[in-house]
Amino acid sequence: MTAFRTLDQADVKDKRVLVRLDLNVPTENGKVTDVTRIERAAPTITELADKGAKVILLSHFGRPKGGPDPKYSLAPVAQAVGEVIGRPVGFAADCIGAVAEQAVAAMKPGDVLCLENTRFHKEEEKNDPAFVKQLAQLGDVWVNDAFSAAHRAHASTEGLGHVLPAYAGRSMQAELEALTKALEQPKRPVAAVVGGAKVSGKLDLLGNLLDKVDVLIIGGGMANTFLAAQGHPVGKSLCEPDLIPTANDILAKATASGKQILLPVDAVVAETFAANAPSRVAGLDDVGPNEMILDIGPRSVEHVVSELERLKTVLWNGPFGAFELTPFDTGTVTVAEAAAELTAAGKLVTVAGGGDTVAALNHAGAADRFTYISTAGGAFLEWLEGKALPGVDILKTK
Ligand SMILES: Nc1ncnc2c1ncn2[C@@H]1O[C@H](COP(=O)(O)OP(=O)(O)OP(=O)(O)O)[C@@H](O)[C@H]1O
Ligand SMILES: O=C(O)[C@H](O)COP(=O)(O)O
Repeated sequence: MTAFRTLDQADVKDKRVLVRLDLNVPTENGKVTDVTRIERAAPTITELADKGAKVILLSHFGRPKGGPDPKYSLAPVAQAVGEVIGRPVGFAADCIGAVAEQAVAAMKPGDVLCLENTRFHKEEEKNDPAFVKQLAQLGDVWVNDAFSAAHRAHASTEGLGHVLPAYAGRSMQAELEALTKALEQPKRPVAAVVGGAKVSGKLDLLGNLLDKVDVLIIGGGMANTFLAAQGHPVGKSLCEPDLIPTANDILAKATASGKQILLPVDAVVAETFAANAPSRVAGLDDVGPNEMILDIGPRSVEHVVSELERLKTVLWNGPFGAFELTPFDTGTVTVAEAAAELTAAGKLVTVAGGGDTVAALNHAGAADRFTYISTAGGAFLEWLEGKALPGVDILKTK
């Protein structure tokens, strides 16, 4: 494996250390509902603070449209970071400019400060050199501890590595080591389970993923575009009609290469996206124009569970349904429990990743029995696909 500069090589005492975390955590009504990503980041924060660094946290949160939006403020997340690490965490209402500069200038060694959402500036996602320079002015050293955002070549995930001494944080290091170990020579048959809601970002990588696995199990919002491609009505379900040709290509590739794609055979549908909304089990040709598919149905759950019994390795990103809303968590919870039991019995290797996927597996009480839980969703899938991750590549020793 290529070597990375880690915190072991970093001289951080009395230095201003810009630490890129992935604080893109699940929230509900402004409260953090799953702290896994924060817990994984905690060792890096405390190690740096204990070594006398001024620890300046950078992260994106959600997908604001390139300008400030209170809905996507990191302020409540910064508070949750403080609770997890058991130390005060300051907050600055911007990640560049006078507000950030003054907050950083007031720091003492060992202090921790969180800057506002980097995506409140459209230049972040463009990796704009002038914006990189403005961020870089705030620090002497850059630590990237956001493996789950390493598939983005953004200013704070990649650009800073060109202008400041760059190091992998402890979580980045642990993710790379654990994923390499778990998946170097996976036991076959191997399946990728892909669900969730980020259809446009993930559907087009399923073609490459198919080369690496024996079976592709598709659920969640992701499945709806495939169902639409097969001519099934999907009503008001989350679906990307523009990606129907891509879905058809992936289905054709599977047939041509003898790979199996497992799609839902029934669905749980409702007219409103709300907990306890009146719902029913529907056949695939029986989804009404005002209905949404919010979970896989009981026959689909049975299919997936019996498939698990035949498999040796499962790589999972994306829940099977809108698991935050009872009872649309049933598919995810049932499959997660079956996967966890098989793992505990030594029959299956289970590696799962993703902000909401981890929250769903915690909700199911299954995460502890999985072989490895990554914080990364999209980055995990791209890593599995064999793609270079810009936020990782920038850390490699040349
Ligand atoms: N059928 C569905 N309709 C609408 N939303 C769905 C459906 N199935 C799953 N979801 C939603 O998908 C979301 C999770 O998808 P997402 O792709 O963001 O996964 P993730 O694990 O967070 O990965 P990443 O870390 O890449 O974001 C959940 O909030 C869940 O409610
Ligand atoms: O949750 C994730 O997968 C990361 O935080 C990346 O978020 P993004 O897909 O909005 O870039």
